[in-house]
Amino acid sequence: MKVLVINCGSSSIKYQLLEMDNETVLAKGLLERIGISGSKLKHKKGSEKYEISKDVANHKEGLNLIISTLKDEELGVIKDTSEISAVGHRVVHGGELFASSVRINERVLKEIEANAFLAPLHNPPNIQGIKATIELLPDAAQVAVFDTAFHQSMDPIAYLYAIPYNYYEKYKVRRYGFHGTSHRYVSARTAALLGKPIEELKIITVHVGNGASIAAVKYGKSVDTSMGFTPLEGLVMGTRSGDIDPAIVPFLQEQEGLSPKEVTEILNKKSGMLGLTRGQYSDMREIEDGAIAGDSICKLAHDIYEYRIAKYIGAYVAAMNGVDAISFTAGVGENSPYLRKNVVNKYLGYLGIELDEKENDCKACEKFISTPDSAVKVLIVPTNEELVIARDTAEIVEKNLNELNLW
Ligand SMILES: Nc1ncnc2c1ncn2[C@@H]1O[C@H](COP(=O)(O)OP(=O)(O)O)[C@@H](O)[C@H]1O
Ligand SMILES: CC(=O)OP(=O)(O)O
Ligand SMILES: [Mg+2]
Repeated sequence: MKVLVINCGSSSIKYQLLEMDNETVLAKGLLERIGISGSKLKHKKGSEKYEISKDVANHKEGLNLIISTLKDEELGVIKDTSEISAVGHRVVHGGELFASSVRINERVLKEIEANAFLAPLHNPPNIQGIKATIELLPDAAQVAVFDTAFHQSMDPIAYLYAIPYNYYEKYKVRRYGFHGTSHRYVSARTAALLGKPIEELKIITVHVGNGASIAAVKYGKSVDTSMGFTPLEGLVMGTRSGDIDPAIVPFLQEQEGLSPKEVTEILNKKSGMLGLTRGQYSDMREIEDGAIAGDSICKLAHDIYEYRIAKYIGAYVAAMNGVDAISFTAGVGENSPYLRKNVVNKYLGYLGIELDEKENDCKACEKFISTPDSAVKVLIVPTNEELVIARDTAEIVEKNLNELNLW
């Protein structure tokens, strides 16, 4: 069975076409810088790599380009779209309704749309992706795999906010957490690399990409995570503020005459690294280059980014009463030796962690970067949300499960 996986991130679409009979990737790629000038499609067919530079304004245009590339005589791997049996979509916000993956029908799509206001950067591109795919591949089964699902195991001590309880009852205002598919995969790989059952391990997974979150995974279950009611809470991100004093919101509304929607937009799209660099950069590569070259604005922004990660690691060591391993993943976590080195060497010595700088000098490798003597193991584990999505999708199609079996 061939499964196409679509992962519409806030600024990118990752895709993979997999043959699930042997879990091989037939083709995969990454369309980057959507809505920013200089969009580029990096497409891989087997070991052959291609690059297509073409400005892509939105996710729907991007998907069109990806599907035509998959069918292309030279770059493609299928003759006809009918070869694709199912499409697995990454969907960011599933609320409390979706604790596992589901087959998409009109009702499911409506529920996902109803959650869109909770994840304004994510559910809208996810929905665009689903709708465009249904149009382009009308005969394929469509499955949604939610970022929130893995974190449904959290206890109320981690997911309730200390605000009047009736807001939880009335509106389901609580911590949901995101990047769950990634935290689930990375924690499982970490246990496999340690050669121990996940049920015996305390693992902190540091997913730092354009969006960023940390999870405390105790004995295989997410017990806490830094993103909250929406993907805005927690770490400093590319354009998102992460944690701030909630009193700043009404203060800015009053001082600047802004509406709630405008403040939300500022916190989601104009803050984070972009805000700290005075609107110059949200891409970590540019900030890192600046910091290394001695640009004081980039250096301070990077220092703040590292510091917030370190504070959360400390919090989750406390939450789990210990930690066995810390794994870095996603765009920045996998590719930036500089980030990993600064977080570990500046802040984590007290845990008895020793970084092996030679091992750390590596991009997109799956490996240990702590020394053999390090009391807590530190790893790079490239995430594979696509494989998890493809497995869930194939399982739902093979077992002919529909949404009613699952929620
Ligand atoms: N070599 C690198 N060094 C530092 N950061 C990198 C590197 N390669 C990619 N990144 C960063 O990774 C981020 C994108 O991560 P990714 O996980 O793909 O994001 P998302 O899924 O949220 O769109 C960008 O900020 C980019 O700058
Ligand atoms: C939930 C989230 O932040 O996703 P992304 O990393 O794709 O922005
Ligand atoms: Mg991502």
